[in-house]
Amino acid sequence: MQRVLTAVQMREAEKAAQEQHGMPSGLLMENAGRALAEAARSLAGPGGRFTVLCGPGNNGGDGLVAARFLLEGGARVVVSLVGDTGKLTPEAKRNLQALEGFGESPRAFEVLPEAGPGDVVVDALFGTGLKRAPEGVFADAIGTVARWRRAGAKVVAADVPSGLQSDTAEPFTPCVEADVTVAFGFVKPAHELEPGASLCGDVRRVDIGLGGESTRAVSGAELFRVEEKDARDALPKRRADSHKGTYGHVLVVAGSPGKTGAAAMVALAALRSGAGLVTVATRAEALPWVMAHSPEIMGVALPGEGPLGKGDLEALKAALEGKDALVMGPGIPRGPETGALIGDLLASMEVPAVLDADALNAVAEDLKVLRQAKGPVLLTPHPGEMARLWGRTTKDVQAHRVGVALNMATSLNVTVVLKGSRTLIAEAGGRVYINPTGNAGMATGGTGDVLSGVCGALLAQGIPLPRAARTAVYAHGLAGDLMAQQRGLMGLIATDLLVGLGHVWTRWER
Ligand SMILES: NC(=O)C1=CN([C@@H]2O[C@H](COP(=O)(O)OP(=O)(O)OC[C@H]3O[C@@H](n4cnc5c(N)ncnc54)[C@H](O)[C@@H]3O)[C@@H](O)[C@H]2O)[C@H](O)CC1
Ligand SMILES: [K+]
Repeated sequence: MQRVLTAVQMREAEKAAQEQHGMPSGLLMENAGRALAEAARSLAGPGGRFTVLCGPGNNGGDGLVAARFLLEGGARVVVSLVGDTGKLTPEAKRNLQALEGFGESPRAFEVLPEAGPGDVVVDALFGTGLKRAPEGVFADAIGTVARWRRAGAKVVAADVPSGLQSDTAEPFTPCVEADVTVAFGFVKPAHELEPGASLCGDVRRVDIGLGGESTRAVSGAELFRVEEKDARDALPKRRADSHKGTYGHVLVVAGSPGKTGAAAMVALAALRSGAGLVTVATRAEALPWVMAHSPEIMGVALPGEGPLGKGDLEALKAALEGKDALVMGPGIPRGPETGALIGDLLASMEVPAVLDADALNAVAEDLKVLRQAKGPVLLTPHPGEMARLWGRTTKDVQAHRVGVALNMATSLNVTVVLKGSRTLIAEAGGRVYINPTGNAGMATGGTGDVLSGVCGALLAQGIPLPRAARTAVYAHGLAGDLMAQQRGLMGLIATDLLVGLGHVWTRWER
């Protein structure tokens, strides 16, 4: 599992590497600079010139080391120290002297030659130590980097594009936009969360000697990136002597007149994700429309009519008999009692429950009902639904995605999937996973219904909740990525994901 570290955690890891493993501090910078030089070299055209812009801290030091390696390799290199060179850190100062030993003295930023096609600009102004918006000569330098990039030069960022806040993935203005970002030791939130991730370009994580050992020393929230191998390895092997009962029975409580498609998409996604059996429970008038979508879908009519309320509890408990997972919410007829009904239902069941869409809006009125749950609970809000659960605006949610998801998960002892670009999976135990798959083509009605069906199917097959959520989110996004190649971002629709999921499972079953 790929860890994602904050700036403080990076410094703790660096300290641990030096104190516990005798890693000389200069060696970390040496390794970082060498990797930076290699990345820069990979982007240069024949005879291209390297312009290395160094800031006053260790990020600048990385740049000075990279410049030396590039010079050693016979490249044309110009270096500029931007800002108050008196403030150079000891490491950076040492590398400045080493560079001058190579006969290359840094030039004033203002007299640097223009960069263009075939050239490479190395952005080593700021890394994880950026504290405020770049101003003055730093802002000018960032503006010049943007101009050179528009003129055709490639930009390689050391550790983090300068101007981008490493921990929050929020850019100041101005901020470098890079073609490649070399992440030293560990990826940071800026590499994995939007809008930072898009400003980084291709993120290349490199080891610089901080080894896994030293991360034991780091404290704070545990942030990780979901890797394909981890997602895939959670899937149960299909034994020859298995039968449909082996793979669980999902109960889908979804749909209402005019929203029967939502229930069908949940059910079909569950079937397409390996569930042995799927039953949809919905009002009698909606049921035939749901079942008509596919002969594999079984149905139970919920007596009565109108919004789901306490009067539906007994029928739902009966429908839950013999089931291995519940998915509730997409398209349900919601009313004032629906939240309380969900609480009572959760209190009466042990199997895992996925709450999505209008089930989330129902419990948003009184989150305490979730505390009655006896079994594991997974919430799958999009930012708007999270805003209602949290009682703040969607903008607030998007500005604090990791914190909001983590707080909701730990305070309610549930797993939270906060959808959106780079969906987050937050666990009650304090770990947050960032999902790298998925694309803007999935911003279309029903994709959330499909995700909740995939979650329900994996849970019904006995995969423990946090892992099932990570695998479902990763597979759902990968299905979208594979299908966007055929349908286009514009043309992709939710039911395409049902086809895409087949491509994912065949890829993972190999
Ligand atoms: N931690 C590690 O394992 C390694 C880190 N390396 C590199 O070091 C940087 C972090 O270096 P640091 O000295 O902490 O800060 P920066 O170089 O990122 O920032 C420069 C310096 O500038 C000051 N500053 C911050 N904001 C502004 C601003 N807006 N205007 C002017 N000055 C500002 C502040 O004082 C900073 O200290 C990390 O990213 C890696 O690239 C090692 O080289 C490898 C191991
Ligand atoms: K940088």
